Amino acid sequence: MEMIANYINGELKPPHSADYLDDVNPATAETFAKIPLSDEEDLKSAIASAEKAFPDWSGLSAKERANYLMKISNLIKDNLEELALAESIDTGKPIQLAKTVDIPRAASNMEFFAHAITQFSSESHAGKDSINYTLRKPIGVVACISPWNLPLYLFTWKIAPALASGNCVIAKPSEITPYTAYLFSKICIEAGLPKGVLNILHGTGPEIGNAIVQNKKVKAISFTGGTATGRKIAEISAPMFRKVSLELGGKNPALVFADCNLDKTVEGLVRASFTNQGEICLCASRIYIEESIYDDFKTRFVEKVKALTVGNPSNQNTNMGALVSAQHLEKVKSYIALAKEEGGKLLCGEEAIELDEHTTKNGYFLRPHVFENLSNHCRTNQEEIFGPVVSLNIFKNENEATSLANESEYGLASTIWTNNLPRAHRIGNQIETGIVWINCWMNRDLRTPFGGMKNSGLGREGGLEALRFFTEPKNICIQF
Ligand SMILES: NC(=O)c1ccc[n+]([C@@H]2O[C@H](COP(=O)([O-])OP(=O)(O)OC[C@H]3O[C@@H](n4cnc5c(N)ncnc54)[C@H](O)[C@@H]3O)[C@@H](O)[C@H]2O)c1
Ligand SMILES: O=C/C=C/C=C(\O)C(=O)O
Repeated sequence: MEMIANYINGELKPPHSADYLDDVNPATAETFAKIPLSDEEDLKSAIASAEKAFPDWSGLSAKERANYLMKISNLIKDNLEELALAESIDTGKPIQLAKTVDIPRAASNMEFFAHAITQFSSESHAGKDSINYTLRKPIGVVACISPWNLPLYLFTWKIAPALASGNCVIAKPSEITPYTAYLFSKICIEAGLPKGVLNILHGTGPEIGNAIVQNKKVKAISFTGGTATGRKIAEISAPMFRKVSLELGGKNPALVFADCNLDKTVEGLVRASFTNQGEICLCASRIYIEESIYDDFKTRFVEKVKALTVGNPSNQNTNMGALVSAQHLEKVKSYIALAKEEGGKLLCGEEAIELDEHTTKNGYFLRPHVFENLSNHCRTNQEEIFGPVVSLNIFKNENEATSLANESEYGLASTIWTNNLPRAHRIGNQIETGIVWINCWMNRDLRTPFGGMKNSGLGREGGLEALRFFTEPKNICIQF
């Protein structure tokens, strides 16, 4: 059995506690690796090594740091097959998805910020008797904490800008899916990343995650995960006046107008609802459809959803694999029961799942569920489920559609499906989400600001926003 190791001061190390947690394959419910349960002692070593590495790392030129990131990016590409297989085994996601989305995006994250840092500039302000210019200095030791749904994708999305801008990093992947972060630490060693620049600590949120957040030597935290965890991190960080970037949950509305291209919309929304088993913070979960096309949309949507293949993640044709854990499966199932109690009518979801010799009946599989007839205020339509469950809802006109979409404590992403361009712009302007996709979903340009409003988070990642987050501006004024 593979024993995952921490990555501290450039070396792979067992945890100080010598305790481990099981790493489980969701398609079989079998343990395939052991996860270190790190503690304060591991954190102390990691912080000491990061502090020691900081003067040299921040003293390199942007180009020199970029070269390391490029080496890492290339090694991710060279190891695509191994990384994709590991990601699929750890998360239950289809291997095809890991091969075409997760791992290529991890390589792109490293490459993007390698380029971005060489193009990063700061402002100058010329006045009548003076000129001001702004320096952007790295902050020091910073932390990156990421979730289980897109493990290497979201881990590198934070680490890349933090390192590119000259910080040294303590990174913690999710204890539910730590394996590709472990492979990533081996890649960093192979790339010759100077020791201490990046330290990866494995373990649970309440233990090592909380220890990282409590530590005053950690000067900034970039976090992606649940809203409740984000709130805790904000509460602990506020008295320290520490910078935090929080990418949290979503309950993302999709607005379907009668003037949309129905074929493309149905196809797009099946993808938006059920990619990665619906375990993406950006997945559509509340679909609002204009009354006149409701029946037509429903028939076509349900037909396509029923045709999705659920099962063995290593089969090339699988559309949906297993949910990430037994606990998460139970949570999603409890929402399905709740939807029924709240008056929801189930349109599909209870068909049999065909398993083969690579999966077992113990695997955490669930077919995609589609409900209708739920009120906008019920818990099913308000709380984040983070699984393969969507609701179909009716609206009568544009104003009602926007109001229904905005009646939510979340504000991450929305999609609008229409061929009426002025309407698309109008709603895009009014809808309360940080990201609006029109006639598409998850079309990502890494230069754009990425993040949510309301309880979906604080701050933005992506492009220059991430480089600004990981640097401290200092203004220098010179009088003529
Ligand atoms: N907005 C986004 O970009 C985005 C992206 C992916 C996932 N998410 C959200 O993440 C959630 C699912 O992920 P999850 O269940 O892994 O979330 P989570 O909040 O339980 O865990 C996220 C990370 O935080 C750590 N953690 C947990 N408790 C902690 C604590 N007290 N102190 C410090 N660290 C702690 C975990 O170990 C993990 O590494 C969903 O709500 C989803 O919407 C948001
Ligand atoms: O589950 C959350 C997905 C987050 C996606 C990104 O952060 C991204 O595409 O940059």
